[in-house]
Amino acid sequence: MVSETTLYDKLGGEGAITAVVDYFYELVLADETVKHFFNNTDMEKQRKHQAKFFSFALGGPNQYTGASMAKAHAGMNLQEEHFKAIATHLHDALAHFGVGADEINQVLAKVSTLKDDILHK
Ligand code: HEM
Repeated sequence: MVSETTLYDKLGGEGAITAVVDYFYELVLADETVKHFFNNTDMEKQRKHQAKFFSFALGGPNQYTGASMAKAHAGMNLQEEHFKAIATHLHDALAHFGVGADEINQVLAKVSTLKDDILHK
């Protein structure tokens, strides 16, 4: 049997994902261009959602039971620049934990496939 090492495994599994997500939100909430979107968000809940979501997006176990991406971002009218800002913070958070450029690019490519579902909703 051929077993494939997922990005999720390479990054170090669930513990590592949680650490990346926590650091990612520190960057997001320090960014004047996007932090206002999270004014009324329960960040504790949001961190848990995101950690599960990223586990799924990176090929780990799928424990994500949240809303669809279009539904989760409905009414925000998010633009390209917001997506770019979030993607940059994700890049920086992964780099902070020593993830290599190739892996980071794979993660960002995967996240980019969600762009149409997230923007202009
Ligand atoms: C880059 C890709 C993105 C992914 C993978 C993503 C993922 C998610 C997930 C999983 C949730 C939780 C859904 C739920 O509660 O069921 C969520 C909610 C949210 N996202 Fe995103 N998101 C992305 C981009 C963005 C961008 C660009 C913004 C704004 C700058 C944003 C702002 C928010 C906010 C404010 C909420 C919480 C809404 C609430 O308070 O209920 N997201 N997102």
